[in-house]
Amino acid sequence: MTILDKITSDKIKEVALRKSLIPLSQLEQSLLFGRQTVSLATAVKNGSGIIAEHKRRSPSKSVINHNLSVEDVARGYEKAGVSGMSVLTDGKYFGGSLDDLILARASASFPLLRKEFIVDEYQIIEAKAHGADAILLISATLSRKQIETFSKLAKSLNLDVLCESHNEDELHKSVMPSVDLLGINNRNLKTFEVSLETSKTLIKQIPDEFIKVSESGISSVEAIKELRPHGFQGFLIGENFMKTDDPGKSAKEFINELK
Ligand SMILES: O=C(O)c1ccccc1NCC(=O)[C@H](O)[C@H](O)COP(=O)(O)O
Repeated sequence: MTILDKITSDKIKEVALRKSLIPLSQLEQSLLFGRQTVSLATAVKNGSGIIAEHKRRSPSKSVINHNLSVEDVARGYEKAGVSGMSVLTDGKYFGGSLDDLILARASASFPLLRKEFIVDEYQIIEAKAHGADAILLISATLSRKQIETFSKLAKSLNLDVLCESHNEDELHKSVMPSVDLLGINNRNLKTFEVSLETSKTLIKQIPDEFIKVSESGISSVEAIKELRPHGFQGFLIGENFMKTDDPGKSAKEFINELK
């Protein structure tokens, strides 16, 4: 069993428990559920393109940074001029929570991506009810039918959809009109190996109409300068900012160097 299989099977059990504790009707009555969302796709297209992540730890890195307040990180990222923030909400493997999403929402008005292992429509309603503007779908763990159902539900709630792939089969499964941004994950989620070559190779298969995002293992401005000519407009960056004492300041310096 790969780590991704393990995360997915744990997530299915976790979501069943959450569903039994908080009914959908309660989520749909939350104040944030009625909030007008802002488009991550538009922000990426028109801005710096950087989607900066809040990430305390991960299966490939047991400790990144546990000493920061998510509110400070959100405020810092917004001030730095990033196009949006990715908030990891998985607890068991990443040390995140839905509270992080609410706190980020309360601290900033830029687009927020709920970074989660989505296995059920319930999590999309949760995303909206906790202040997200966009959701992530991981093609490796979903069928084409699930990607279609989940992305159509998200669009009906005015949430943008970023669907990520790591190989050709996953990418072909993700190409559909209800997806806004297509992400190429440079990290193999089975082996944790990282290579920007994955982005450069797979982008050739992405139709023009999609916003293209390169994800993971981006640790320098040079990497962005290398990826942009291939057609990437979005860059999802976690550890490179989060490993510092002040992720907002690091993001600001990074964006200034890009100009
Ligand atoms: O980061 C991991 O180790 C990981 C392991 C298993 C599933 C997902 C994982 N990461 C999620 C992500 O997509 C990254 O956090 C994101 O792309 C940022 O990556 P990085 O800039 O390398 O922190």
